[in-house]
Amino acid sequence: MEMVLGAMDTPLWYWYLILILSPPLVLLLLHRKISASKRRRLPPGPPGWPVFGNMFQLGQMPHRTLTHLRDQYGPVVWLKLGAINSMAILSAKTAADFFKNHDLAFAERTVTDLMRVHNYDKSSLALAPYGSYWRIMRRLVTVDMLVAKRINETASIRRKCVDDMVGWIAREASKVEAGRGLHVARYVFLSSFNLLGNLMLSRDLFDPESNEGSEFFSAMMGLMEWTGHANVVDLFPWLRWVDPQGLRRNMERDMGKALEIASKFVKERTQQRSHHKKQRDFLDLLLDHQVNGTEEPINISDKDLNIFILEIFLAGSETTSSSIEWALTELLCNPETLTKAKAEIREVVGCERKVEESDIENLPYLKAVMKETLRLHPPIPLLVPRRAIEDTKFMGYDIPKDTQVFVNAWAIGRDPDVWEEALAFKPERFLGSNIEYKGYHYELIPFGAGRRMCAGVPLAHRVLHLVLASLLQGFDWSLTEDVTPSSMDMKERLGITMRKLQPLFALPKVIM
Ligand code: HEM
Repeated sequence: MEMVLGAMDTPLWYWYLILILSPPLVLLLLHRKISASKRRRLPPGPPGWPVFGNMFQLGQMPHRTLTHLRDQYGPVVWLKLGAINSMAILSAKTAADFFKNHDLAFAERTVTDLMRVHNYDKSSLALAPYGSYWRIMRRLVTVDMLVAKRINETASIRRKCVDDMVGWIAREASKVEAGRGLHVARYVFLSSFNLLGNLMLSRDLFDPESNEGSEFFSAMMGLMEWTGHANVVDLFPWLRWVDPQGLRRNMERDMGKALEIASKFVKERTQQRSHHKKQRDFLDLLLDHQVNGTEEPINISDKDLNIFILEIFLAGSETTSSSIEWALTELLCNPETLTKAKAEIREVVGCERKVEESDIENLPYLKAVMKETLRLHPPIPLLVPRRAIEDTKFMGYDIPKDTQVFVNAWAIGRDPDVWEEALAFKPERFLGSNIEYKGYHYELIPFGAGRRMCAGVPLAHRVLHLVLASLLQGFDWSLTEDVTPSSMDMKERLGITMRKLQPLFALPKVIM
């Protein structure tokens, strides 16, 4: 209202002056912007379309497309995705420079539209700006929840969940037909889901032998489904209100449901805390921090707590099951490696007892199999995109603030400059080598590196090895009649993780 009155008071000559001056002013500003961007030295990259930039060139498998671009443009490639400046890092050498020398400058995340639903991004650890909230939440995970002593205390929980999985598979084994096989990843996923449910909330959240899927499980499956879709709104934010793919609507519904259930779990716990006699779980640690965490000026709200619960499921369940699916696929396609891995378990552990987490360090071949799997099939091939906090000089290029960065762990794992026979599955390459996936060896970064590296590595490390070793110790696996190692379809499908496009169906024969 005030604006309208103000406009009526303004003399007419003023508006003439604005009308005459504005086109040259706009041109001048445009010219300055163009010459500034000309002065800026950007990395090379494929030419793009007006408005759309390179978005149509990336295709369904952006990690593969970007790897091909390396041949033409080198290891750092510049792209425009709609309005978003983007940079891709495609070799181990450039990744080393990025993480060693520029980690802080790129320590923020890009937040996608779906991650803003129910203000998820405001409470998320994985998307938090690099600041005190992130520091506190990260410390809670890496120190309070996953420090070696704490992890050791929860070994029995993982044991139980893996035993459950082996039991489910054993019961199915006799029923599985030679032509169909068993959908391995489904069982691993359910067991990982329950494992996280037990570590966090001391409860199983799914029973695969009951037809009633839990509501929480279904809502979380929805969340994972929608997050895995490429969303056109991220490239053209003005389409947000149209929501052309309906993703936001679906996400609102499923995330709303999951948050509602998570908040019920939390409420139940706060009411029964004095009677809660079991081992203290992640939720107890968070609630303790809510009351006692005074060292920095940040409190964890109930909403933060609920979102934290969702985030741990999102981060830890599909990543684990797709890694195991790829590992078993590679072993079945390379039978000599399967024989070696089984022989090692038989020698070190024997048949009288079950393989334990404490055996992992004595199973070098099994560890090599897991590294080789994660080298060729990193579950999050482009990591979680970083974002430049400020204008930054990187490898002689001028990278503008807010540029999003894809570090292509998939391309790096296949970088022919660092890996001999890069495309072959050869666990032996890791025997006698000191290469680990802990963020110091930039040629193997399935968990990322630097400040924003995966916070769950110590847990993932144990779970991956325990699950794979238990599957190998408990069963003789073979391919279904219609598949041979050479005909196995190794194509990928990119969703929230990079899964096998055709799920692995294999035949288990119980051995103990
Ligand atoms: C095979 C299993 C897993 C893989 C391959 C994996 C991979 C990753 C990757 C690539 C990132 C981004 C790293 C970066 O930006 O440099 C990440 C971040 C993260 N992961 Fe994992 N992850 C796994 C399991 C887990 C588990 C079990 C948990 C939780 C207990 C977890 C919690 C997180 C969190 C909280 C972040 C965000 C860290 C931050 O932004 O500071 N992850 N993960």
